Amino acid sequence: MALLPVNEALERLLSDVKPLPAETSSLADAIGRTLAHDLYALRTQPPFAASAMDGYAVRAEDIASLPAKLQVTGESLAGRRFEGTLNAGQAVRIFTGAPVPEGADTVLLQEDAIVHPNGFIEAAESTAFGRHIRKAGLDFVSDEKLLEAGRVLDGPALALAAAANHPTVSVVKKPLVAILATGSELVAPGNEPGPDQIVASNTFAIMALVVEAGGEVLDLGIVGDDLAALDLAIERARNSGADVLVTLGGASVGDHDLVKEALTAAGMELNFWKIAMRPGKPLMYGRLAQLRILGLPGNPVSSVVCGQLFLKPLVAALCGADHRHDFRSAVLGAAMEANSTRQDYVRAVVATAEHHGDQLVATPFATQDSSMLKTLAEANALIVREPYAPAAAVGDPCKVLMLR
Ligand SMILES: Nc1nc2c(c(=O)[nH]1)N[C@H]1C(S)=C(S)[C@@H](COP(=O)(O)OP(=O)(O)OC[C@H]3O[C@@H](n4cnc5c(N)ncnc54)[C@H](O)[C@@H]3O)O[C@H]1N2
Ligand code: MOO
Repeated sequence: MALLPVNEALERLLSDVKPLPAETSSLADAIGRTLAHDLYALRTQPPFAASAMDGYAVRAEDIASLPAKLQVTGESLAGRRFEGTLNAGQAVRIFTGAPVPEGADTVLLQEDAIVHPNGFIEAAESTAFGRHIRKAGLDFVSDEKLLEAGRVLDGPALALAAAANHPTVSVVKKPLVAILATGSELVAPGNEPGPDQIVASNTFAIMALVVEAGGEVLDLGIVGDDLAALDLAIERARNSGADVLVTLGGASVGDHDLVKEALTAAGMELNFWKIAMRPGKPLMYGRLAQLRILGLPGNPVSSVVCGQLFLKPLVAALCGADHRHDFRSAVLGAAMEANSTRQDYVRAVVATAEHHGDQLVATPFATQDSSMLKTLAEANALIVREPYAPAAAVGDPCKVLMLR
């Protein structure tokens, strides 16, 4: 059976994904989440003409010719305005953020005022009409659209929502991703593995990818290579309210690779299985009613690379966001052999070349076995090699996918 090209697999995976429904969230809990509806201002900001400096509210014409002496008739503070009106020849002491009194049109900087006894100041500088005053509505006005649906709520967006007097925002529900590790050889970290066992690691890398993409994790633990146990775990995933089930391992063709069989028996509609990618060939995607199922290969690096390429965009799309892989151009720091039929993702360290400006140099690790987590943790990028790419020499251009 011909293997599905990576881009086609990604297209199929994302073709029918719509953002999950909206829910209300406090601002504090909305960090990093996606805005579900356009957000409009509930007020005007600033709501009054406000001083941008500490100084004196004046009439520009009163200090147009120097010397100019003005009588200080009161004070306007941020939070407590001067209630009166400023008349010709008068000044009001004013502080940053305070409302500008009626009758004043300019703020004279404190540094440009000489304080005399008996409540007078003298302007040491003339000041242009309107200087150091923020007009009402300078930032935004009531009912103005401030943020578009789909915006990922970062700090500035949340501060803007707060300034517009929204205590809560309407955000896309966080996708819940259930993660099920499979394999009788696996024990959870901290346990004593039997002589033929290893410690399960993939779950944690996949959890991180889910969280980075805006999802929530439900850890379904580890089940052995046993159909009855798998059936039970799949049932738990279905009843959990998860939007996505990620299975780890058991995706290949061995006698004990039972994940596809168990999912098929449960009614999964298979979309694709096996793609032209290294590592990650046995990737599987299907649906069990509303539950999307991504079957990741067991080899740790295959799991993570598939998670990076497929799970992150899926979770982001369910959040209503667009995950953009960080592809960059680089040159090779070591020669590479010709590639075979599968698109290759090669662990590498990408660094800026000394003496070559911003040029990135990507140096692949010599050994690329898909079980090797240490090189994955050391890598900051994957060199992407097209199927049948010819051998390449040091300095040849290459494409890299940045991981961090
Ligand atoms: N005859 C063939 N054999 C294999 C093929 C093939 O096409 N024909 N494909 C190979 C490729 S490529 C991959 S990738 C692996 C994937 O196999 P599975 O998804 O079935 O993975 P497992 O057999 O369950 O495990 C593979 C390997 O990874 C370890 N593992 C599994 N889960 C975890 C975990 N949660 N944490 C850490 N390590 C895990 C497991 O112990 C195995 O060592 O199949 C090839 N075989
Ligand atoms: O594709 Mo497997 O993921 O080569 O190790």
